Amino acid sequence: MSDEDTASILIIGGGGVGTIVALNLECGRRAKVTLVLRSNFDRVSQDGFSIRSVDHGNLTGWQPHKVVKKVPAIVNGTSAFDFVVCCTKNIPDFGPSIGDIVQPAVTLGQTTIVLIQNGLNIELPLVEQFPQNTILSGVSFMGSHELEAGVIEHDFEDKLVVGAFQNVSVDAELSSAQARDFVARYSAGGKTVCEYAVDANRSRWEKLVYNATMNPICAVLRTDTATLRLSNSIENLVRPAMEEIRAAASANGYNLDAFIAQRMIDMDPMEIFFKPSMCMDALKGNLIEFENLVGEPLRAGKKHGVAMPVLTVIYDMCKMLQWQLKATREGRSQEDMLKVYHSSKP
Ligand SMILES: NC(=O)C1=CN([C@@H]2O[C@H](COP(=O)(O)OP(=O)(O)OC[C@H]3O[C@@H](n4cnc5c(N)ncnc54)[C@H](OP(=O)(O)O)[C@@H]3O)[C@@H](O)[C@H]2O)C=CC1
Ligand SMILES: CC(C)(CO)C(=O)C(=O)O
Repeated sequence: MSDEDTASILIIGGGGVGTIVALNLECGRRAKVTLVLRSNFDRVSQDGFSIRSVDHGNLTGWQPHKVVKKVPAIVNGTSAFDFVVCCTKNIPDFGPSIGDIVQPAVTLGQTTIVLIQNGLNIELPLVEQFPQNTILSGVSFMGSHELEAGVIEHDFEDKLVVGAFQNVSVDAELSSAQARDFVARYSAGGKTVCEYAVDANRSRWEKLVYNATMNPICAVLRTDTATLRLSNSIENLVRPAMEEIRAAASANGYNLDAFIAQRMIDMDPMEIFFKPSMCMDALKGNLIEFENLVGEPLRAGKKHGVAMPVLTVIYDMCKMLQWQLKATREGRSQEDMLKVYHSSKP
């Protein structure tokens, strides 16, 4: 643990987002960051990160306070960290769960867990596993990708919205104070915008207008948001899907303004032919976060009787894409797949 002014922070996942989160926290000098790396550990521990950042400039050989290969376990019942921040992709249809990833470093009832990840309902499994810990939501609006191991391209300015998720056994005032404390530490460097939100889920629903539509459509087509606009695919596909998310948000108590779809359509400068993170995953052969970005808002809307025909099709296309990505990763042949298919039939 740390003195009051410098928190000890563990960040799990040093890809596009985790690396910039680490850099930003360290540059404010109110956090000492330990970063857990996986595939890029060897490269980064030897040469550091190469970063081109719209907020922080060009850096070579950059490392946080410490990089480690696995999540450090608690010693004598106490975590060495005030905050454990998870910046991995969140893929509940493929293990391990986020709860199991963070668990070794979490002291029950003490460590604050921060989820800087896209999607809806991502806190629910953690609330069940850690009913006495504060769990914070971080909705990030940065655009940042790892081009190759240790090479980060950060091209949209970092903006982070932080709020406390509801956790039945945690005092709401305490968790909101912890959210504000994280905001202060994240803002300390003065290079980014970090805001506190009273309701953690409002910003999640707002962001889903983009993430539930642009992300999967670009991933399925392996294309960018400028191409969707240039090919006139907005009116019949993107906008109706965005309006379905707006209707689902409203049915769940979040009224989003009437212009939000247009703002999200116009958000990416055309010139950069921007590929959302889910598209980057499909291109890299990584699994996609479709359950939290598409499945959860779809189920939340349908539960309230909202008609969501476009999102239903997008969801099914994602399911097929995920199946293909899994089959390729596992090296399954067409023959093997047919065998499994026939053997599973009654
Ligand atoms: N990229 C963006 O611009 C934005 C992304 N987001 C959200 O932020 C989250 C992170 O996305 P992003 O940074 O793009 O993802 P990346 O795929 O770039 O990075 C994720 C990192 O987590 C690592 N990782 C995964 N599992 C573990 C584990 N068990 N232990 C240690 N490391 C692990 C991965 O390692 P490995 O390489 O070995 O797989 C990878 O380095 C997602 O929820 C995304 O939707 C939100 C806003 C913008
Ligand atoms: C909207 C965007 C591009 C970043 O803010 C994103 O969330 C993503 O690529 O998944």
